[in-house]
Amino acid sequence: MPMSTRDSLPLQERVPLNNTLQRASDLIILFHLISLLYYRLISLHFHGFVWLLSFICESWFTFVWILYTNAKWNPVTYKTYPQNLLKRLDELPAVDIFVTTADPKLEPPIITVNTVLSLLAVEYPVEKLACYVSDDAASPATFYSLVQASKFAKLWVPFCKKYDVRVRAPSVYFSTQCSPSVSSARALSSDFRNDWNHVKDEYEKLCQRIANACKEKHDDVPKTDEFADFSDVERGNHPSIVKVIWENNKDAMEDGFPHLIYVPREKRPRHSHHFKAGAMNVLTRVSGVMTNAPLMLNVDCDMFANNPEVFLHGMCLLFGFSDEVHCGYVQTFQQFYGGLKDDPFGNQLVVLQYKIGLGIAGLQGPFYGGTGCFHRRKIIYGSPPNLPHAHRYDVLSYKESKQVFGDCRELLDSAAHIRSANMKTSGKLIDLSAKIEAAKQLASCTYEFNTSWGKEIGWLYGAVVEDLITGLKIQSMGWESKCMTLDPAPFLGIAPTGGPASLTQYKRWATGLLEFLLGPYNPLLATIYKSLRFRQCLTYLLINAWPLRSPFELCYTLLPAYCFLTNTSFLPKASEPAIMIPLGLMVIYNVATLMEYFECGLSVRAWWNNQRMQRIIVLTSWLFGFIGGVLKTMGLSETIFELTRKDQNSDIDPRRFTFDSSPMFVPGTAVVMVNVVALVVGLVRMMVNGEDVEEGGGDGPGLGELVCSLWVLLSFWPFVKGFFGRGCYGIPWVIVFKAAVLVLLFLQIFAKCMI
Ligand SMILES: O=c1ccn([C@@H]2O[C@H](COP(=O)(O)OP(=O)(O)O[C@H]3O[C@H](CO)[C@@H](O)[C@H](O)[C@H]3O)[C@@H](O)[C@H]2O)c(=O)[nH]1
Ligand SMILES: [Mn+2]
Repeated sequence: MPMSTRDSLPLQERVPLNNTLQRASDLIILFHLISLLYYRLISLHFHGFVWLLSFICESWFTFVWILYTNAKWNPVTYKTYPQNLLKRLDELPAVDIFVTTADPKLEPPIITVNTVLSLLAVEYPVEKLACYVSDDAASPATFYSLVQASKFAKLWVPFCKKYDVRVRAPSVYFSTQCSPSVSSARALSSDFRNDWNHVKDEYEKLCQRIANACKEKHDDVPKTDEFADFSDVERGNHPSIVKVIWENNKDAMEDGFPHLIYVPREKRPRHSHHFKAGAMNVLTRVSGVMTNAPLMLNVDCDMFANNPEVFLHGMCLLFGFSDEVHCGYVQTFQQFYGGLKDDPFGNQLVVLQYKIGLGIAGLQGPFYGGTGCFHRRKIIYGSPPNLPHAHRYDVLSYKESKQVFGDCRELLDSAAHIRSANMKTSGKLIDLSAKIEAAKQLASCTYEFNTSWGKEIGWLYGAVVEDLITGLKIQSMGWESKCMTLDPAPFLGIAPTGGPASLTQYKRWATGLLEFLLGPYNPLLATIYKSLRFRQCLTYLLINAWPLRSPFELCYTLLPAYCFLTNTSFLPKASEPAIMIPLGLMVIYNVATLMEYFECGLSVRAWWNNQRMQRIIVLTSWLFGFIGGVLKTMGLSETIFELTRKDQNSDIDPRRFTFDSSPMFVPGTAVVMVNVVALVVGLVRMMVNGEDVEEGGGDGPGLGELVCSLWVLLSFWPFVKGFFGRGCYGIPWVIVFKAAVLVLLFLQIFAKCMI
């Protein structure tokens, strides 16, 4: 890329973050963990099985802590200087934008429409952008909404650019911006006021039309030609449809905005469609024959562009380094719009991304997170960086490349162009409509047969975390990646609320992570046989370890209760000096994590919510993800991609934890019941024997066990409340029943030792 060499103005600057305190506290915690293990080892023969069990669990926690410490050790951020890029606007490469949506019920079209509008209005030469929307539901309502949105874009895009609107998703803009007649200096201009009112009116009409279309049933699709393609669409069984909703031709350039293309791929009941990864591969191919931009940006349907300069910042990172190997892709954090205060469901990931995300950014670079990421098309086509031992796809013969990319002449030509490392798209005006037939063929479900799509090239299949394995594959080739953090945030999405939706999302991730670990994309193998760096490998293992944590944590959560039931202990007595180890660990760990929340400007409440949700998630989502992943690996079940709900049911208080009859809630319910029973047994024993808790009859439970048991109950407080809640706020009786059976079983097994 000539940009970085011709002009010496820097595009980016690396800023290492000072984290001496963080390192110190991480090491102190590690020291305590190791002391605890040592203490267990030397006193193992005085105690029995319980200590061995504790030792095993604590060894796992220590291992995970080492992985965390590694990940947090070298945090960096990058400053970007888009103003230095503006002088070279004509040299900027083209970018194809991909938006995926899959279900008009769970992902209401108005959300997708806002995302698309925000992207059409970004600050970037319009003739260099094209926006492709994949619709896995092939929903006429979504199509209709996009057509209407493209009409509205003719007003919206010029409006944003004329008045330098900062948030270009209209729903957010109009809901946060007061009417100009009462605020802002610009309000003085009557032009602005008139335009504002007009655009707002039109936006409201657009919302109304979309809301009406979503209410109608499938067979009420307008009978115009535009919708003829939808006449024989059955959910999950239909041919591919490719529609150019808006073609940006040069004449209309003044008020122009990027091409908009709608792509529901072919679906047949008996063909595996590989969920989002499959959709991304179709978009890659379809855009390959239509606009073939050397760069691609992909976002989920709810992730609107919140910073109009986001593309320019992205380019600064992609082209700001001496060698492109340093920036294979640019990933942004997943940040959320209108997130609930204090993160009651522990899914806003603020501290996780700030601490772990920036830490990983200081190693080989951030994981690919599935949304808000700029990719180089040639890497998606399998090109390695210019490293000596790399396998080269750009020297493939025609026959070979047909085996890799499939049998479509247009695609092969376009891929050859990309792999020749050419950043320039041919200046010719493209006639998109002429490519529709080829595009439909590329979106058919048989196209990938006997090709390398999903295996060697494109988004990879085989785990419901297609993003992570695709990123791992890229980094295994030796590419680095860069993390883009901006203020205001580059993209904002919707975090799920309520118990079931939040836990389902974590369950899918956990299943995917286990499939990932046990599948061919194991990070250890990638380090041994490929170019994934060792410390980067440890960071992948860190998240791979999420689902594996659940059996250990389940066991550890039951230990205090077990001790009360069987009159034993798993911690040193309060009178022994060794109590300082677990006590110190607990205090320092909690203070240190609390400090991390303060550092990110969050409250004590947010900290506690995340602590408690972590405990809940491990014993619900991760446990089921773990089981699902194991079954899938043994070939006993198929995993599916359960979509995250993006609209909110307005009848429900979004802050309160809700339940449904999913078996995921059983273990949490059982844990609460066991702990309550255990505490009662402990209390009764104390009263009968007239003992002090501490003396507890020799080896009996003491203060440590009591604190742990109460801590578990506090962590599972939403479940405790769920016993008394009504409707969706209460635990359904089937769940209580199943949990009770488990508790009885647990008691039965240990009944012998109880008295
Ligand atoms: O068959 C499918 C399933 C999903 N999607 C799209 O995939 C995106 C992500 O789905 P969502 O339900 O929002 O999942 P999240 O848990 O929020 O997604 C995170 O985790 C996923 C991997 O589990 C990544 O793919 C996502 O990019 C990342 O945001 C959405 O745009 C969907 O429309 C499809 O296009 N086809
Ligand atoms: Mn999402």
